[in-house]
Amino acid sequence: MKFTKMHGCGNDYVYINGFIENVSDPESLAIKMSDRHFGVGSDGIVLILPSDTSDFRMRMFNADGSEAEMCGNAIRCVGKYVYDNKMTESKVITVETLAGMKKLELTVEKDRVTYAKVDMGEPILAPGKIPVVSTLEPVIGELVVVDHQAYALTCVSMGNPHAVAFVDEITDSHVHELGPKLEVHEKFPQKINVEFARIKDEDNIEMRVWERGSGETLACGTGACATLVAAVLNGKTNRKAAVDLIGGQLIIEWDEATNHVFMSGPAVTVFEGVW
Ligand SMILES: N[C@H](CCC[C@H](N)C(=O)O)C(=O)O
Repeated sequence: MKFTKMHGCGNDYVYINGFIENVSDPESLAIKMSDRHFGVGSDGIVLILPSDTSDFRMRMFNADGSEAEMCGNAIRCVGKYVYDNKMTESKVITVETLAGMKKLELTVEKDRVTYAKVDMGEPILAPGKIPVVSTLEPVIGELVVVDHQAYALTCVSMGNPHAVAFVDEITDSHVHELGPKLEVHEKFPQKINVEFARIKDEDNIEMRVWERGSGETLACGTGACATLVAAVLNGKTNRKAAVDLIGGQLIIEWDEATNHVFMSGPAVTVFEGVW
């Protein structure tokens, strides 16, 4: 089976062209291919498929085999994959996801996509739809207790669930110790992605993430969107900000007129292989 290794800000996935390859058990395949010692090594796998409603369809599976509703870094790479492989000639495409149809604007240099702007749709703020066990709406400053200490979290869904903690300094302890405990906390019925964010100024945020189903990744597109929305809800930034991640930078804007969140960032092909 042919595959293409790609990344968005270092959030790397194995991309499989479902127009050509038939994947019968993507959950098991994701676990095997994601292993960084016995497999290809990635944060998960992404299937690119035909769609009845959009130009293409995307299914994304975390390294633990769980399927996620949406993946921001991956959808930019899907745009790059279909354009670079001449599956479309359009620089504006739509992709069907479990979080609905997303529209992409592709930036092309020397006949290759280098960058993409994605309309990520509206943030979901109702606790029952994130989901999080909370009586707040929006869920701002929800206190979640871990190891006898309470943490104030702002929870937002971009189709997939996120909990954002604002800290003065982001530490490995936050990401590697608190992150996994919050991921599976009983307040989150479908588990959760956990972002730790430091506000640099009203236009710039630093963020690290412990992802549901994959652990720490170098970047999280939906997480960057959730973090910007949380920062605006908490009065910490403007509605457009740069989010600096370990693997790179994303520009996120929560448009007031449409209530849609827009994510802009790079997409990179690393290598092609056969499994
Ligand atoms: N781990 C996430 C999916 C990947 C999201 C992230 N890699 C992104 O770029 O949005 C979840 O289970 O919801």
